[in-house]
Parts: sequence; C-alpha cells; structure tokens
Amino acid sequence: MGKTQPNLYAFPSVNALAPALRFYIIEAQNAGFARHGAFKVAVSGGSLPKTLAQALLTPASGPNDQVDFARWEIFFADERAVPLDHADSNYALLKAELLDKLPAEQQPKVHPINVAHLDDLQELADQYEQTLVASFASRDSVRLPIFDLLLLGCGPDGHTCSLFPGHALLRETDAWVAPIEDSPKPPPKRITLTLPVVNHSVRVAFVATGAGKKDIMKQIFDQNIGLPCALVNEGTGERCSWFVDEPAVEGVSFPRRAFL
Ligand SMILES: O=C1O[C@H](COP(=O)(O)O)[C@@H](O)[C@H](O)[C@H]1O
Repeated sequence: MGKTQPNLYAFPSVNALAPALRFYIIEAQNAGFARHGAFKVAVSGGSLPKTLAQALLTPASGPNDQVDFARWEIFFADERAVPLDHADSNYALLKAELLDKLPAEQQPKVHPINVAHLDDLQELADQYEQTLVASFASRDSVRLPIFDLLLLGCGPDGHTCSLFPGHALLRETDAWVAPIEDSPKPPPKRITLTLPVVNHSVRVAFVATGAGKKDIMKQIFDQNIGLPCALVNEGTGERCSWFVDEPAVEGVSFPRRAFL
C-alpha cells in the first residue's frame, strides 16, 4: 500500500450504508460546485446504480443535505459496446435506476457513448475521450482529466471499470479512455477509463455489498497480488473510500474506519 491507506467503511446493511454514501457524495458535490460550479462524476454499472439510487433519491433532510442533480455532469467509468437501450448497457441501467426517477428540472447533463461507433471500438473509445476533452479542457493543457468523484463497483474477480486482473490494459499510461475487445466478463467489447485517470480523481468511492464479495475483498485488502481494485487503493490512498456492508468484509483483517 502507498503512503496513505484507503478508508474502509463497513455498515451492518445496505440500508445503513446508503445515508453515509449520500453524505459523502454531497460533500464531493459541494466541493465540485465550489471549485468549478459543477459536479463531474463518473459512475460504474453492475450493482452500483441500485445502491446509488437508494442513497440519492430520498428527500433532503435539511439545507445541508441537498443533491442538486441539475448541476451534475455524469460520465461512465466504463461502458459496454451495445445500444443505449440494450440490457447490457450501463447507461440504460443508470437511466432505469436513477435518471428516470428524477424530475425534468433536476436532470443532470449525462454523457453516454456515441453509438454511431459501436462497430469500431478504438473510435468509440477515442470519441469518449473527446467527450472528456470537451468537458475538462484540451489534452494539450491538462495531462489527465480530474473527476470530482468516481463511483466504482468491484467485480468478484477484483476488476473495476473494465480493468480486469492481469490484462494488458492495466499498463496503459497514455490514453484516457481505452477499448477492450476481450473482457472476460460478457459482453466482451467495452470501453473503460484507464488506471491513470482513475487514480487522478479527487476522490474515488467503491461500493461493494453482499457475501459474494468477501473472498475478493480479502484478496484486495489483505494480500498484495495486484488486482485492479488494489491498484486503485495504492494509487489513491486516503482519497479512496470503500462503502461496504458487513457480509462483504467478513474475515477481512484490514482495519475499518468509523464513518463520522
Ligand atoms: O462489468 C461490470 O462489472 C463491474 C462490477 O459489477 P458488480 O455487479 O459486481 O457490482 C461494474 O463496476 C462495471 O461497471 C461493469 O461494467
């Protein structure tokens, strides 16, 4: 592990986790608003959007508990090369779980992939990189885009975004967005933010819940075998926070932090 360590926040249940995740996201949102008048966040697919919706769709409990989606810019940490209404689309999932439940005046600016390039993965990735360039300034003026927050999932094999264990993409140092043709988890064709972009974010939050994650959580936190999630822990240190339920970290010895 690097100089600083990630924060591991464990909660008895998803119901207990959701308000803490909401508090954390609102802090990141407000920091983004203060810094550049918007909140630039990238989200994963998988199990994350459901928990996110549970955290964010509850009514505000007071003036410090406001989620202002109208000032959010939402990007995708990874996306499958499928149409936007396909059952495998991360965009479709987020739309069904969250976006469709927001009133018209609270719709965020959302950046889906350009489906005109589904047959050319490199072009799909390049176009998505151009989407980031347009939002974060030119590639010539910034080495890497700086998201206010990345909201990530952790697969049962330790993958995050579409960065899979042992894959050559983990060594990518130049691209912001990369194609992957051979994802071990279907569908095989995807695009993903690269590790340097993930590790350059102001904050990174993982959400991992359920007993199905406990074996991989032990490997990520208690062993050092270079899994993608562990590489993010190493690259981001205390900028990284894990929101997990107790079943997901049963048997993990890495110290938990109290969420205050
Ligand atoms: O394929 C993917 O899987 C990961 C993890 O999904 P989960 O269901 O185990 O939470 C997800 O974060 C990623 O966005 C998705 O494309």
